[in-house]
Amino acid sequence: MSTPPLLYLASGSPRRRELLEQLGLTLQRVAAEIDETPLPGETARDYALRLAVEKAAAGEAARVAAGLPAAPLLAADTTVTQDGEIFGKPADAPDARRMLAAFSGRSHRVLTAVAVRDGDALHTAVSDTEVWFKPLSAAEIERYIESGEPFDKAGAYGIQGRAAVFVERIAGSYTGVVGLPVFETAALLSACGFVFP
Ligand SMILES: Cc1cn([C@H]2C[C@H](O)[C@@H](COP(=O)(O)OP(=O)(O)OP(=O)(O)O)O2)c(=O)[nH]c1=O
Repeated sequence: MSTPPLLYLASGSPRRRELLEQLGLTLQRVAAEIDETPLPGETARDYALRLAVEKAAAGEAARVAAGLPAAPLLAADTTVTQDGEIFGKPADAPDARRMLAAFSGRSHRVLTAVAVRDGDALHTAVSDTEVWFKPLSAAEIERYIESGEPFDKAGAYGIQGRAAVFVERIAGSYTGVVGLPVFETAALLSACGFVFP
């Protein structure tokens, strides 16, 4: 059997790693620390795409600085939006409470932008998923916050965890909500010569 192709992963997200490993890829993590402050007037879509591209550029710089051999590199960003507002990761419990209350009984959108660098080429995609939450009681929100799940996640919840019971339905990409849309990602990587399945 030939060695699986290498992909640099400019991400510290365990969800992204798992979803890529599911595709059979061999991953090597590179650092990608960037400033995640939204620009004035920036839409959620533009914000997510800009951050994915900036993470990919930071990851590429880290690869070069570490003297690692060239290979395709992937970065992503997940952003939640409702009524024009951008919801990132909650700063604290009151922030998580505010986000979950905003989502209660209605829908919001989860945008995940993916950027793949392959030499001088940059390939990008954005998955856009609408998520409908059931009405949440104050007690449900408090119990969920106490679980600790909200704090490393955009929009203060993880659909793949206990917040699954909040979700009536989605329209779009489940893996996009989790943090990496597998269908769109496979298409981007296919353009770099990866073969699936
Ligand atoms: C909405 C939602 C988000 N998330 C997560 C996915 C992302 O990891 C996180 C959004 O933060 P991001 O800034 O997109 O990513 P990250 O900081 O976790 O990782 P990195 O920048 O190093 O790639 O929220 C879930 O796990 N489940 C969900 O249902």
